[in-house]
Amino acid sequence: MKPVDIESENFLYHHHVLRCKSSDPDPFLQASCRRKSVAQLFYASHSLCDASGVTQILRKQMNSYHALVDDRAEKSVNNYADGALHVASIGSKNDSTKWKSGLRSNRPVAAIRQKLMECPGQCSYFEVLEQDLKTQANAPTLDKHKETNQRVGNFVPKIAGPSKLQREQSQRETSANSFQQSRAGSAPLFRGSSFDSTSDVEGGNNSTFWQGHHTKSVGHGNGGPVHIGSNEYDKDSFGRKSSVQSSMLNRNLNNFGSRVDGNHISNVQVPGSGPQCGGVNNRFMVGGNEGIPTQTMGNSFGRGASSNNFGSGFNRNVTQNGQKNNQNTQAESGMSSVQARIFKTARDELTIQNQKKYGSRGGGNNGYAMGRGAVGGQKRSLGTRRAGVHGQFVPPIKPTDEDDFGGMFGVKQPTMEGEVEEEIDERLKNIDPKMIETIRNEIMDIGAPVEWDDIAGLDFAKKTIQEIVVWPLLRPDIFTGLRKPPKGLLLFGPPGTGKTLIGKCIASQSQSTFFSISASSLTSKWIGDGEKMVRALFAVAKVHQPSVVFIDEIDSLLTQRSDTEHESSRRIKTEFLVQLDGAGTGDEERILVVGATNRPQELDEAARRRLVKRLYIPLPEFLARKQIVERLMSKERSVLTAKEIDDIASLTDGYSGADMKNLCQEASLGPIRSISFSAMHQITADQVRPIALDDFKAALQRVRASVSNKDLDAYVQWDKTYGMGSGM
Ligand SMILES: Nc1ncnc2c1ncn2[C@@H]1O[C@H](COP(=O)(O)OP(=O)(O)OP(=O)(O)O)[C@@H](O)[C@H]1O
Repeated sequence: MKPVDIESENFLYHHHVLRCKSSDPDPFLQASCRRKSVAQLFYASHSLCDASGVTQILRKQMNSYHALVDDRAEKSVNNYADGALHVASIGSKNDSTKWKSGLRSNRPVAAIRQKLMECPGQCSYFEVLEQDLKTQANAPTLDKHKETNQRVGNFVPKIAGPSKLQREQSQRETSANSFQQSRAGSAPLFRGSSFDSTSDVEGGNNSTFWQGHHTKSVGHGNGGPVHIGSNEYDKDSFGRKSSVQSSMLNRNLNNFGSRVDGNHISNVQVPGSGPQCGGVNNRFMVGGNEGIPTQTMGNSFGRGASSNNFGSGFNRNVTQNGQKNNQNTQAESGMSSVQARIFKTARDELTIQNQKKYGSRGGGNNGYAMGRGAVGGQKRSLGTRRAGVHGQFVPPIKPTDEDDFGGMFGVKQPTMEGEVEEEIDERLKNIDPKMIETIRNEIMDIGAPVEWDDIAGLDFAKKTIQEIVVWPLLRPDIFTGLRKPPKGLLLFGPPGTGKTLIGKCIASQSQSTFFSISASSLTSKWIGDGEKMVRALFAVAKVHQPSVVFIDEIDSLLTQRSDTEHESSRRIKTEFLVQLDGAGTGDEERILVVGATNRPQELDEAARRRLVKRLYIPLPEFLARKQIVERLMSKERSVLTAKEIDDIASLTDGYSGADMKNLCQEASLGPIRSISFSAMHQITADQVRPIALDDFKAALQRVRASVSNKDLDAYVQWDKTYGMGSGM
């Protein structure tokens, strides 16, 4: 079967031929129609004849199609500037549409191709291109340079090597080196004139160079690359009327922006290396606008036909690299101040401000790398440099040699800037400052020192405590190894027998810091704060060692654990045991935990084990009671004789130390009570009679012993079981 028969008999063929002939004379529509016709004809003929027949049919149609597509006359398909500008001017009212194409038919793009063909060896396109552009750059044609400068400002681009690897790398890198090289006046490979629209690097002849590429690019020397992401030569693919193409244009422009490395044009495309072959001059502009958002790029393109806008684009780039260059470039490009006012992103502004503020510190390229798309240069950061918590703070109080916390946070040290900054102890860095403050205010006891003689009786307890606690705290160098002091001491006994007094005395006599806590000071409404408080307590105690941590009513804090207790109290207990066991108090730490309880039998077993020394603090004996009365009466006016004091001591069997104190206070009110109400206003202090035995006898009627014999038996029993005994 003859192909001509197929052609004449094929319905689709006739339909499209007719359609193409009778349709809009618009060359773009014609091209689109013919392309579709060729495609459909191909499918139709392929099913009806052999390959040679198909070729014969298609050749004619393809020649017709190519002739149309390659036509470079004004308004024709191959003059892409019209289409590109139409796309760019969509929605923008400027003069770009009046711009005339710079493409000239008298200088065909095929010149380089011709040179390539003439090249004897394996010349690459890029080598030929480089030679050609160098030749043009060195040409002493003033007018040409003038024209070029007018178009691209004074921008001196450098084209990177042609290898794919290098191009990809240059797309990723910040191009700081290239930029600096360029600024330093290193010899560029190509001058701006190389990218004149009349050069061979025109992007117009895509159909010639890039046949077979999936994506065609449409561009123009002055107009800029209009990268159309389609290989269809239909109306839309030429980007003339579709709003979608407008966005595509912007996208492609942005793509150019991301591909251009600052001043360093590394993405000049060569055939076979990529789909883009646009107007190179506009790439300059895009390069100059590196870091400009997409919409800005689009605007730049809209005005890109004018030479001023080239200057604007480049000038923007220079702005990022220094105000001086910026001014120079503006002056050279003849820009007006209004034109120079270009959009700056917040990031650009920040970069400029940082450059002004900090100079080139922290980046070899003065923040140029901080521009959008920069990679690998100066580290990106948001916000401004922070000088630290104490950066600009000047304390309103004149600093002293030691801080107000008695050295709790260490010594305040002057900084380089002359300010005084607290040197917080390493052990307190993870502790909540508020808790440290609470411990300082409420738990640290800085009361009057207590002497051993202030404690009446309790000789065995005092002797034991001195041996096992005080001396080791005073002389840790002697009490090592087996003589090492215990970390925990339990004082148990009836209330008011002087346990707290003993704790204070230990602290005073061992020259230690005294911390007095109770269960109430450790509990908090916030879950988790209790154990944090325990941790804070031991941390502060470490800082102030030797320390005595006195826990009054330790039974309420370390009661036996049960399934019914609250989670928070269990956690406090656990934390306390951990601290007691040595996690918080290491071997080298001189921290003694002294617990006091009236109910030792309720103490948790683990706590009991950790409080190694358990001392029974019994009720004061006769001598102790006598000492208490003597000591207290020695500060008052009394007429008590030794015999009478013995009598009082005899009469107060079973009284605790606190009871004895209450008795003496009550007896001291006897002389006051003897004063009549009317005489109270006139009487002087000296006229108040001294305390006598009768006052004590009267007080004994009001003040009773607070401890029952039954309770005493329980203490004695517990002491026999767990305690150290009374030494008898
Ligand atoms: N042995 C003592 N020598 C001198 N004074 C004592 C003695 N025992 C108790 N006192 C007096 O009783 C007061 C209360 O004593 P302290 O608070 O030490 O008793 P306590 O055993 O801690 O009581 P509690 O178990 O109820 O806490 C002391 O301020 C002190 O004046």
